[in-house]
Amino acid sequence: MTHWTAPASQGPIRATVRLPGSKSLSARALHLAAIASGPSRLHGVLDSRDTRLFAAGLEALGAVLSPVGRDPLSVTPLDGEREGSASIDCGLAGTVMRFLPPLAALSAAPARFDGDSAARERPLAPLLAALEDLGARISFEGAPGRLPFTIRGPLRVPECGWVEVDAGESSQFLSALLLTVPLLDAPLEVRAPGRLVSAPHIEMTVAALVRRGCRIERIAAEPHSAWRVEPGRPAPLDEVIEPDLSNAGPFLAAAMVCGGEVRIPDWPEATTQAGDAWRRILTAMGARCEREGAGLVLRGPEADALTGIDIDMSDIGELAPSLAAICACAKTPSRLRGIAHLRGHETDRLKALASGLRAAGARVVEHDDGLEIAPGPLKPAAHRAWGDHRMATFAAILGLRAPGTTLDDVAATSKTLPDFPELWRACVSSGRSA
Ligand SMILES: O=C(O)C1=C[C@@H](OP(=O)(O)O)[C@@H](O)[C@H](O)C1
Ligand SMILES: C=C(OP(=O)(O)O)C(=O)O
Repeated sequence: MTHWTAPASQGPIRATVRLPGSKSLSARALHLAAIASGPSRLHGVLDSRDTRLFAAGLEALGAVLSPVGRDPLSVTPLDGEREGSASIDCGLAGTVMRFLPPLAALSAAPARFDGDSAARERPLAPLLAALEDLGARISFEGAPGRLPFTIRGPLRVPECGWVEVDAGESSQFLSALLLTVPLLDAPLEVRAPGRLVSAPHIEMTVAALVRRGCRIERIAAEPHSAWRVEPGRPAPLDEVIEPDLSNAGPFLAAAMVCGGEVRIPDWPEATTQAGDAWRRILTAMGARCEREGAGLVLRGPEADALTGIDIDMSDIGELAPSLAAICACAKTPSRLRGIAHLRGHETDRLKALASGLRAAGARVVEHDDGLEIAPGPLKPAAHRAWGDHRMATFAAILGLRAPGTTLDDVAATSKTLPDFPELWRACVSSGRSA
């Protein structure tokens, strides 16, 4: 635990923040390189706890990778039948605990998955049930459908030619299947009945497969979504990973609540990242967002011109903690909807956000699937990160406007942004030198 006092605003922000690679794009690039038909070189892979655990998991399953942090990172794919048991530490990473079990189950050799104690609370059952339908055998050490468990394959396409997964709690269940089933020896239809969440992340998965020559086609839309996947290894690809636009959130938030402007270099012109939605959301709340060269510049609203928002976030749930902190600083109330699935994130984020916002002076109604936030005069509070990177950055944003705000564990940001404390201090102190 690294106790931290959040730096308070020094005046309008004038910062350029160069962000490391996207967690979600890094995981997909590593995964697909590890099952490709030849070696790949990846540029700009995020170096953080989640991606290190992801890479270590791939190595446990037989791929050979240069250390995360080396640029470019080379990946020699796994080859042939894995022998001997594997042990995979998921930490608190949804990508590791969801994307790697299907890959492990390609082999008859056992693979044991475990993670942080909070990871044992995160939902997995619908994915594991789908893997059992594809022939996996899974033994649970504790509660069924949770970590820790041991999985054995091999997976095979059932006679019916389809498998169903309920992805209403997490898009990662669906992405996990789509990322591995091209390695099965027959076409498979992957069905996901019902409401989907985090649609951009599903599009990101499909786009990553298509870029590597995989044949995948969406054959039905919500509420009976289905994809047909043809067998075939992905082609190797040398790829440059885009900056993490979700992690741009706290820095853009700094200009929203303190005024001034923040520049993010290399903001992609077209992307499947959920974080691209910041431009639309923050413009609706009073900012001006413009492209400038290859980057994005956000000019925060004038004092008193930051308005609240009523928004369905089912597609972009990972932006909710930063947005909730901005809403607490707005002039008018906000409503965040469609995010019941945040209760299965690193912590129950709706509960954690409601309590953090109340401690900071807002009035909050916690609904099953969202939050109503009525801003009040902000006050300093002792916030908890709950091991959650986005709860840590939520506290940092509130601290800008409430001097004396503390956080029990700023090191939680190492999940996706280990340099957060330094980047944040530089961003905030740009106000003083402006
Ligand atoms: O596939 C991915 O890389 C992710 C999918 C989303 O998960 P959920 O659909 O569980 O929200 C997102 O929130 C998470 O941060 C990353
Ligand atoms: C939900 C998140 O992460 P994970 O990949 O662990 O699900 C997140 O980063 O907001």
